[in-house]
Formats: sequence, structure tokens, C-alpha cells
Amino acid sequence: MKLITSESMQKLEKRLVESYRIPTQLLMENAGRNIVEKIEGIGMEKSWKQVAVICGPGNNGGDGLVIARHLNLRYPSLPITIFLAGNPERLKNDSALNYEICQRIGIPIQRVFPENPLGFEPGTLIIDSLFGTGLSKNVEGIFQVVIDAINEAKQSMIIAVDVPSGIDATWGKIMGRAVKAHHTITLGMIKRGLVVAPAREYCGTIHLADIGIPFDREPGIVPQEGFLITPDFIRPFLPEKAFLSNKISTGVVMIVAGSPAMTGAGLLTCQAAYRSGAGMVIWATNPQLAPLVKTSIPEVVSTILSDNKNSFQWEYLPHHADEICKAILQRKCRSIAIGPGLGSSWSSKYFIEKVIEKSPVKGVIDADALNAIAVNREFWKNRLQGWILTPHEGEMGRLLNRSASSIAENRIAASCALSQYFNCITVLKGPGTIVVSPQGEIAINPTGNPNLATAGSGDVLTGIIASLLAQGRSPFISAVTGVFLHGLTADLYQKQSPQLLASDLASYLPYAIKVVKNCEYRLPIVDRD
Ligand SMILES: NC(=O)C1=CN([C@@H]2O[C@H](COP(=O)(O)OP(=O)(O)OC[C@H]3O[C@@H](n4cnc5c(N)ncnc54)[C@H](O)[C@@H]3O)[C@@H](O)[C@H]2O)[C@H](O)CC1
Ligand SMILES: [K+]
Repeated sequence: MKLITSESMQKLEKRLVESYRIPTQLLMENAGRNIVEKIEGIGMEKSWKQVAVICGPGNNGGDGLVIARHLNLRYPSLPITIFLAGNPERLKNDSALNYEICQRIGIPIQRVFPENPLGFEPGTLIIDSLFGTGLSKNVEGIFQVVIDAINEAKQSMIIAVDVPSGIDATWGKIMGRAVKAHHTITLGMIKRGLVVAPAREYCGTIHLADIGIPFDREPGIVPQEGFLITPDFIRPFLPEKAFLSNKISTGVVMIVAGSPAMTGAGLLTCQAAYRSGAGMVIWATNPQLAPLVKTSIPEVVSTILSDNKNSFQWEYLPHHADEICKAILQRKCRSIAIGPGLGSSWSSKYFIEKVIEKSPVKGVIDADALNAIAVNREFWKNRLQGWILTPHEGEMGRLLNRSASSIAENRIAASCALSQYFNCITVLKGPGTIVVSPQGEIAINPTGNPNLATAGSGDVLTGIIASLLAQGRSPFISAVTGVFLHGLTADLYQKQSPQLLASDLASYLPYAIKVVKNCEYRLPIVDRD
């Protein structure tokens, strides 16, 4: 499902208005009326004590004025008040016209002043029409006061018009302050910033309302600025074993993960790779772990790395990289996953770099392998073409030599920067995982929930993506399909149990695959009715 930035939405609207000759007044009317219909679908059956429509200085405020008029028409006994943040004399065009109509109809209008702060009674339906796609700077002064008052309302429902006010709808940033809505009814097309963190948390349930322009019939002119991953998109790329397949033709994955202190990381990665359809999973294990591998996952084939004759504690050494490269060729591996639980010693860093440099196949770089790359980032610049990097914000910060908090502020921009720098596919994990290619494709994942914040969950994702790669999917498609299935598994599991372990994720994965295959899953993020 295509996503759009604020800038493109405004340009597109202008172009379509010119080509279809639809007057902008009509668009605002459509927007307001269709939003009222969505509001009725959400909750007008509950008897609200009053409705507060908070209007700002631009066209988003204008939409609010139309909404107030239609609610007044449909619910004449419901007290509706328009709160205007801004000078009515400065309202322009369609907003000014709708202001005048509301005045003439006699809908109460109150101007909001700093010395007269807002407060809402419990049981108020609050319509947030302060700012939409035209927000151009941080929210301050009276606008900040209004947003705080909205967020402090108790036992009320907050519905944001187009965008929760204070959200940058292109990048998903919080511009100083933002409304925390229960529902966001967005107009025409889904704005990209709504579906990524941190903004995603402010949107509540996202609904799409049409405004009378056939956006989806204009594929050529709707810019590709990102897409939301949907079940329909990933369905053709799910694991599928052909009639004449064997374990090698299905896909062999090499897993380089785990160490004596972190064995589980390797086990989880291997398990996830099998559960997502790999024909054979090879685990490059050390001699100490080899017996354990046999008992924990009998299906895993191990390549036992050579013993470190002179050292007391076994550790990864650069010459082990050669052994792994040899095994990749011998076992006909089509992808590799490297990183989970390898440890952060200097010898393991050298070993990791050597594997990545020499490996005959490409794959997923995660966890300790990301940190090894980060230490030597200038060397790796532009050298990771075809590799998939799966950092969380902290790892991404190290890779870009920036703070994790600066990454969190603008996750899309950071992901694009990483893909550009290393020429790799980036998977920035976290709420609304982002997948970016060096060519600038941007995919946002709608599945997943906070239960995924558990040890080992990233190892499972690494195993899934490497497995899809081994099954012949392209790096970008493997990442996109992998993050969707990983999040969906957690969402489906949540219906059965409030607690999720990474091992549950790995075992439940085939169920998520089946649900998508059988078209039994609809995205809860957007309803299109
Ligand atoms: N896209 C469409 O097809 C339609 C969109 N509609 C609605 O219009 C808004 C966008 O309207 P616009 O006037 O461009 O922007 P805003 O209403 O969001 O606000 C602009 C307004 O606010 C001032 N401003 C911006 N940032 C700040 C700030 N931080 N502090 C103070 N003031 C600020 C700016 O100078 C302007 O005056 C879209 O979201 C839809 O809701 C149409 O109604 C239907 C068609
Ligand atoms: K708004």
C-alpha cells in the first residue's frame, strides 16, 4: 500500500485539482463529510456530552469547521463548540468561507487565548483539527497549550483529522508536542510519517477517508515514497516447496552465531531458518558446543570449527573464516547469517570481518557483526552491496557514528543514510520496522507489538531473512517478507498468551505463514470500509 509525504500530497492535490477541475472547496467539503461518516463508524453510538472541534489556522482547521457543521446537522441536540486557535481574520479561502458559514448557522465559536486555557469535561468528543500536513516548524506558545489540554482530557475520545497535530507527517517526528489520538482519520492517502515510530504511537487506529479524488487510479503520478507492507504484497514470496524439490534446491543457509556464553543465539537463528522454509541449516559451531547442537536441534548440520590448540578458552579466530568459506561451497549454501551471540572480543571482530570479506555468498549481518563493522566503518563504506544489515537504534547509532536518540528522532532518514553509506539493505528494528534499499525503496512494517522486546527476538528475525534469501528471494524482498512474518507471528501469538519467548516466535512462525497464505489476515492499522 503506497504511502505519501506531506509535500507530495500537497503537490499531487494541486495537480489533480487542475486536471479534474474539482474545486478545492469541494475537496474540503468531501474531507469533512467523509470524516464525519468515519467518526460515526467509530463511536457516535456512545452518547457524548459534548463535542469540541479544535481548529487551527490552515486548511486542517477548515476541515474541522466542515466537520462541526455536519455534526451539527446530524446531531442537533448535541452541544458542539468550535475552538479556534488563531485569528479568524487571518483565515484564508476555503477555511475563511467555512468559518463564515459556521458563524451564520450559529455554531458556538470560541477563540483560544493563552490567558483563557482550555479544559474538557469527561465525556467530550475532541476533534483535533489544529495542524495537518502544513506543519512547518516546532509547536510553541498557544498551540502547545492547546495540545497539552487535549492530551490531558479525561474519559474523552480524541480523533485526529488527517494527522495528529504536531506530527511531521513525512518523517514521523514529534515537532515539540503532539496530540495523542485514539483514532486518526487520514485523507486521500496514508501519510508516511503516521506509520513509523515515534509518531505511530500518537495515531491510535488509522483510518483512511476519501476526498473525492481517484488517487489510486493515477499510478503514474502518485510518487513512490514508501509503502506499507501488506499480506497481499508478501504472499507471492512466502516459502513454497516445489514438487520436485530436495533439501539443497530448497535452500541451504550457513549460520555463524552463538558462543559458549550465548549458545541460545545460535540455536534460535537455526530454528527460525528451518521454520521459515530452508531445506538445510548449517551451523558453524565450536567443538565445545557441537554435542549440544545435536541434542537441541537434531536437524541442524554442524560444521565444527577447529580447536584452538594453545588457548584455554575456545574463541573465534580469523582462520575459522576460511573454514566457514570452504563449508559454504561444500554444502552449497545460498546465504549466510552472521552475528548473533558471537561476542565482542577483538579476535571475534577480526573473524567476523574476514568472514564478510571472503564469504562466497551474502546474507544478514546482525548484532555483534554490526558492531564489528561499526568499529571499522570507513573501511566498509560502499562495500556491503547485497548484504542486509539489521540494527536496532543503538547499533544504528554506532554504524552512523551518531547518538541512538538522534536515530530515534527520525528513523526513516537514518535508515536511508545507512543504506547510502554502506550500499546495503537496511532493516531498522523497533516499532514500525523500516526496510530501505540503496536505490531508495522504503518499506514500513505494520506488524509486531511490544512483546517482541525480548532476548533472542532479533536472532529469530535474522534466521528468517537468511532463510528466505537461501530460498531465492532478493535481499530487499527477503527483508520485507521477513519483518512482516516476524511481527505477525508475535501479533497472532499475543491472542493466546501475554508472554512471548523468542523460542515461541520460532515455533509459531509456520502458523503466521499459513495465515497469510490462506488470506486469513487483514491489517488492523487501516480500515477501508
Ligand atoms: N491534501 C488534500 O488533498 C487536502 C487536504 N486538506 C486539509 O488541508 C491540510 C493541509 O492544509 P494546510 O493549510 O496546508 O496546512 P495546515 O492546516 O496543516 O496548517 C498550516 C497553517 O499553520 C501554520 N503553521 C504551520 N506550522 C506551524 C507551527 N508550528 N506553529 C504555528 N503555525 C504553524 C502555517 O503557517 C499555516 O497557516 C491537510 O492536512 C488536510 O487536513 C483539505 O481540506 C482537503 C484536501
Ligand atoms: K490534525
